[in-house]
Amino acid sequence: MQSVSCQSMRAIEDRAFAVHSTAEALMDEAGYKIAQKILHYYPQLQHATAYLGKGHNAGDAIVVLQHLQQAGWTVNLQTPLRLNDFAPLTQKKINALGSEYLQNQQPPAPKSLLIDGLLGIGASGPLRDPITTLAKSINHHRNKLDCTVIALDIPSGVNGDTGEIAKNAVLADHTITIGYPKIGILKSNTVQHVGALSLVTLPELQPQNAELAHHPHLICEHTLTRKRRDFDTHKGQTGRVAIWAGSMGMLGAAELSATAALRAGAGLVTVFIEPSLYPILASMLPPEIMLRPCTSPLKILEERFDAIAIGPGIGSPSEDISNQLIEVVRQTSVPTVLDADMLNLIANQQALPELTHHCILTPHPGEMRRLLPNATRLSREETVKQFLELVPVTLLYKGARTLIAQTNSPLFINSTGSPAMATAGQGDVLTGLIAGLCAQKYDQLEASKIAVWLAGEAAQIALASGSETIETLTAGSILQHLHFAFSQLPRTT
Ligand SMILES: NC(=O)C1=CN([C@@H]2O[C@H](COP(=O)(O)OP(=O)(O)OC[C@H]3O[C@@H](n4cnc5c(N)ncnc54)[C@H](OP(=O)(O)O)[C@@H]3O)[C@@H](O)[C@H]2O)[C@@H](O)CC1
Ligand SMILES: Nc1ncnc2c1ncn2[C@@H]1O[C@H](COP(=O)(O)OP(=O)(O)O)[C@@H](O)[C@H]1O
Repeated sequence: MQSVSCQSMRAIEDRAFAVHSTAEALMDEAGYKIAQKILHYYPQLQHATAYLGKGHNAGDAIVVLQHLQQAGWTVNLQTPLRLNDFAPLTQKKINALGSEYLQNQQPPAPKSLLIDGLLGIGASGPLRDPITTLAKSINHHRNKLDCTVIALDIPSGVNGDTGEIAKNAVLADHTITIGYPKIGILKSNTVQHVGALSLVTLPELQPQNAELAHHPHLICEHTLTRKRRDFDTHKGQTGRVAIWAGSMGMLGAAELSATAALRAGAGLVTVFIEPSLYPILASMLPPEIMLRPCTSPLKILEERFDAIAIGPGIGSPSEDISNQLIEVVRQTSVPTVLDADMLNLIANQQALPELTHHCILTPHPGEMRRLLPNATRLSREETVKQFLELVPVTLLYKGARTLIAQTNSPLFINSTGSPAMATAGQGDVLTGLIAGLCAQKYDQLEASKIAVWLAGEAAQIALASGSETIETLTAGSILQHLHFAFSQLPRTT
């Protein structure tokens, strides 16, 4: 979904008011949809405290509380403002909830949900009291009481246009933005304050092209679709994936990437492995995956594959194998995901300029520095731009907010994920997912967007369901929760 400036958001909102909508109708719709997101991601929290500023951002927070209350949660307010201090519509919403909540404010409960309803797109300048005190209180309770913070629209203190961060800005675990993502909260410097990102769409809000031009896009469930399968589909049509992965001590990477390709829906997945490692890997792999003992990566070129993945856990191959791997990339024209040590190999052999459109590169920042030493001096967004000026590939620049682009495409920024994913093997899973989707004829950009969104959503769902915590989540748990993530995506009509 394309991002907009706060000024454009206002213009879009004003046009909706001029035609058919009211601020109250939009607030009611936004509040309902935000509550559904909270119930989806944080069903176990059961207690919510909304921190209120004077504007409509606070009105949204009250509507959210009403829905959470209806779902059986206990709700609570924190604000020094009196009823008359609030915008008229926000007063109306407070009255609907019950103005006694203003008089009877309780400290938040441990491990509960804190809702930042302090400032939205009406914010200007550095934080002023009473907002500063309330923002400090949110951050304090997040730390001391292990609370989860949800920011509505924009974390208070983050500039919605520039991403500039004011002193005492709210540190949100998750920001639920309304209508369209605001440019400022997609900037990479804001990730610590924004956390995971969700969008609630309001169909009444219709931007004009000029309001959307040249801004990054948020990758979210509203813009992704998965393919419908004909009833008589057979496995030859759902795609064949070849994987060159794993080495002594790192065979798990082969297992994870191959399983991910299979679980992404690929019909046939074949792992090519050096013969000495065959017996060990054979005992690890799920039975559905084919394993081919093989001394030469060039063998991959002798069969028909719809997608290739090279790199997870390959370590430092011999010079001969390295040369052959580069040769496979040169000679094939099917989508080819290059990850991990394959990226280091490309950097060492200075093979980057030879890569073309069929290549999908998935560096994390360490790998990016080896490919593009200049990256250390650039922002993440500038790094992607400069990289794609050098090579016409599909690039996924991994991180807490993964960036995806091709030459001349907009910049796509992923919305899902969790710090729980800062653990080994997540990249291997991502590589397999991309290859599995490419094999099913998703185009490379689309496959990359879906894969990165699915992995992050699966992590969030694993945490929401209580079956994992930040500490226990593994790359394997992503695969176990993948079906929940897939089911969020609509099918193409
Ligand atoms: N767009 C949409 O379609 C929809 C929008 N909706 C929602 O409305 C929100 C926008 O609401 P809004 O216009 O009332 O502004 P909002 O940010 O709540 O408050 C601004 C007030 O705060 C104050 N203030 C400003 N800066 C400050 C600072 N640094 N430090 C301290 N105080 C500061 C300033 O008052 P002042 O102090 O100047 O008197 C100002 O009047 C939007 O983000 C979304 O949540 C949804 O309901 C439905 C659809
Ligand atoms: N804090 C985070 N928030 C969201 N996603 C994350 C976070 N940390 C890591 N990830 C995701 O996890 C994956 C890690 O990949 P990588 O570093 O290659 O792992 P590995 O090499 O161990 O397989 C990437 O897709 C990255 O975007």
